[in-house]
Amino acid sequence: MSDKTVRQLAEVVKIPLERLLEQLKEAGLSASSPDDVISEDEKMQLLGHLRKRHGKPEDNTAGSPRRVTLERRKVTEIKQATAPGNSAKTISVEVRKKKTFIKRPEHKEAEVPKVVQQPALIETVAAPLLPVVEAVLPEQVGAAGSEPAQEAVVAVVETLTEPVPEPVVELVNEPVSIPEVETVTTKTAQDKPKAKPDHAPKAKGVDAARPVAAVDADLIDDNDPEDKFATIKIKDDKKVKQDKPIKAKESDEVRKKQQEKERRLEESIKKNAEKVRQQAAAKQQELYKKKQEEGAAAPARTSSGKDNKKGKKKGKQSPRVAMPSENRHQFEMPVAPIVKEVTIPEMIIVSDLAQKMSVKAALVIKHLMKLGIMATINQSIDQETAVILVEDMGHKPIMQSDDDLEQEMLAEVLMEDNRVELPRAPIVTIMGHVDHGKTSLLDYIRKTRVAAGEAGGITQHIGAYQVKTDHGAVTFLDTPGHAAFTAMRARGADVTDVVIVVVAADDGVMPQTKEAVEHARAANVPIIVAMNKIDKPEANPDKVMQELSTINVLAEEWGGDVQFLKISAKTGAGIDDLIEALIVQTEILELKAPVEGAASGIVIESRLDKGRGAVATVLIQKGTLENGQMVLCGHEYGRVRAMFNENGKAIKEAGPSVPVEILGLSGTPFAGDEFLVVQNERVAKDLAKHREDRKKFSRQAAQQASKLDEVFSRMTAGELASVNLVIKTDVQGSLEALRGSLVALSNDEVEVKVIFGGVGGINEGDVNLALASGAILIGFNVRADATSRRLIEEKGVDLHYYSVIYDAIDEVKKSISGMLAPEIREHIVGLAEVRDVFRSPKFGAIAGCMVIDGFVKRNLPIRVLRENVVIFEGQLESLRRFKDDASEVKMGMECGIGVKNYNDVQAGDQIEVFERTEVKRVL
Ligand SMILES: Nc1nc2c(ncn2[C@@H]2O[C@H](COP(=O)(O)OP(=O)(O)OP(=O)(O)O)[C@@H](O)[C@H]2O)c(=O)[nH]1
Repeated sequence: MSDKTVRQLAEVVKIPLERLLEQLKEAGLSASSPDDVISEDEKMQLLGHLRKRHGKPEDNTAGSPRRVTLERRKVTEIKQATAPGNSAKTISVEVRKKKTFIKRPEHKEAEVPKVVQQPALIETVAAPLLPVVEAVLPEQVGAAGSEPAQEAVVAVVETLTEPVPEPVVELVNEPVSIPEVETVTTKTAQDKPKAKPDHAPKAKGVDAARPVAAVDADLIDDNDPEDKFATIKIKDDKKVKQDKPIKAKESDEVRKKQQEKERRLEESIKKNAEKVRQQAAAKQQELYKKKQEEGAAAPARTSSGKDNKKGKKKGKQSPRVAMPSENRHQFEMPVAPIVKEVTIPEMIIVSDLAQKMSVKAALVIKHLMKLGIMATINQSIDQETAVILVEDMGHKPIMQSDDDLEQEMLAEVLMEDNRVELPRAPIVTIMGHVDHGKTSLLDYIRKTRVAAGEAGGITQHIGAYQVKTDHGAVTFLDTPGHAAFTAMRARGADVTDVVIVVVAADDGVMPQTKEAVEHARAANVPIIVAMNKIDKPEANPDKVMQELSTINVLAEEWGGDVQFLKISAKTGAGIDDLIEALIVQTEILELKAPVEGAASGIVIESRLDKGRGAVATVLIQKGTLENGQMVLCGHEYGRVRAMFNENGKAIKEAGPSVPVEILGLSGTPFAGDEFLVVQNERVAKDLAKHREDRKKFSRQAAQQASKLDEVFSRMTAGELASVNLVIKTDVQGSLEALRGSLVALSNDEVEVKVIFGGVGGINEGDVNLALASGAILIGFNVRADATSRRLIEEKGVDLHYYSVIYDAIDEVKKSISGMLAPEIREHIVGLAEVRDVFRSPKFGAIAGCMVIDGFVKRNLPIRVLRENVVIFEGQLESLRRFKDDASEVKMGMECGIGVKNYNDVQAGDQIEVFERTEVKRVL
């Protein structure tokens, strides 16, 4: 190799001239300018220095033999059909081969003098090492002294080769020359042309111009760190086959031996596979025999599913056991109809129903037509129809209510609730007549308790707030009036623990005061009466107590169980006592809730905020809600993006009885909707959709639910035992009259209940109450206001207006009469005497009769009497006059009677024909 200048060398090794100069300087060489010539000795010195710097001995001429290990793993699959009807078995056969080639140093290549080889390596293969290593790992190389460079290189190579899935063939190369050369060659496969021909054998096992990703370098010899660079795994056995040059280097003898070994191995694989196959076939045969023996008593089934009537013919046929050896999957036609259990939700689409029964939709449509229902494939049918249809088609229907379905879905996200319960704050609603001071009371409490505690907070009306007292916290629902209360109840959300009924002491009990009491009672919630405006001189608390006693709200001091407190929302007098009374009431109620675990509760209100999207105020009832959790609110869901308390302060978590405003829902849920934290987003999504769909159906159903004319059908379905009424009248007198007359219509079977009776127009509260209790609204000389009219229309509440009391009574009476189970009366229409009995193989027993009374009608029920004792009740199968079918045979005529499902008719028996009629009952 000729000497080169520094510049030339820098070009060859492809590193910046400055860097090479620096390295030369570090190596203590004299060359300091680009044009200085570097001798071979100097190059060696530089290499020695670099090796030293990378933590390797300068001399690396170990003459260890070169070892090439080929490992091959072959996985083959044998498909084996098992007994008829069973699915095929797959047997995996894995064969592992390992070959090691040892290349002794006596080979020419190994004998190449070190002195000659090394400079060549610097120029050809080692050269690319430097820029690559230094470029890829500047820090490691930069801090050369501290970190062993080879580790870094291994790291690089490992990173580069990560995508390789699984080692198939491993080639271990321990070259005589500098090991890292080969590692680098692996990385810089593109540089291959630069490799000198005399290094080709070494390089081939390694670079073979294959993409870096297909090569995996790994440490295999833990004892020698240098080998980290020399260890390369090659992933593709095919490619290894191409790498024949390596083998070409092997002695012919070794190669032959290897080939022989390979051949033997291949043979043994084949043999093994064959053996496994034979074993499987034998096992299968055995199984089949066993089955045949078992089924010997029962009629054997043929492949066509028919009974083995053609047994003789079959005798000639080869046994079926021969078939499985062909690895064919057998299809067996069912010999009996398959009865499926078909779950039917409240509404089901025709195509879904067909799918559940594994039949074509056209068949379902056909059956529906037979039932007189014209439906399309995408049309949904109700549960009742579906049940009839499923039975008709020979399957077993299982009715599933939407609640069941929802519970099933919820079960996935809900766990058994056996959490420890701790006392919680009571939830209070304030109700009362207009202008009696509800808002003033709420505001006063809020101002004095909340604002004082949270100085600087911006008070927000989020629908509820919590106040701290010396005896614990109290949560107030900040939606005064019974409208919100009943709206929530209408959704089945009884959140309130205590109701404060505000009565202005200067005004006394007013219609809405009574309403408030009725609502609280309907919800079974304890009442505390706050006699407000006590600061006014005309205040008369005694009058309030007295008036309330008339509607059964008795003060404790009067022997009742209701706490009465005198307060002034203006001056604040008595408000502390009121809160204390609340605490006392709470203690009686022993309110508890689990604090730990997933939160659940009720939506108080929701709105769509321009900037923040859907905002919902939820009241936590159980557990603790945390930011970032996935929640399901009615038919909406989402991850809680942020939470705020009533002061607009962002909070991270909220426990039981705490109202909190949450952001992040997909839409605005309804007040009264239940909310819960779900871990599973998919279930949340599915449930939200299911509820949305259900809402559509229930809207239609609700329109039916409380209709006066629906009452009867609901009664017969066993759903109803009472008729609930909400009555509003123009004057108190007519209210009492109506209430009295309507309640008096109750009887043993039906109870008429007046849920609420009041004076004045029908308002939203009345509609909500009617909705919540499934009541019928009656307006006597009063009308519904605009808001309630909208609600009535939307919810389909049954509203009736009357102006004559008797009309109202009559209509309710009629409806209740309809609810009374009709009376069934029987009437004997004819009697025939059996004179003789003929038996025919086609028709069974035919009784030759003489009609001795009335007439015999073909489709009427009959009884067979023997000596005036009923021995059979059923229907006629046939009625004939001579040879013709007859629909009716009159007295004095002879006829032939066939009794359905009864063949034991004897001469002398009588056949009684009767008729059943339903007689409506009236009150
Ligand atoms: N003197 C006196 N006036 C009061 C008191 N409480 C409320 N008021 C006054 O009564 C009026 C009605 O009070 P609100 O708090 O608006 O009554 P409300 O029951 O919320 O009325 P609606 O919201 O219309 O149902 C207001 O003018 C209050 O200032 C009180 O304790 N003393």
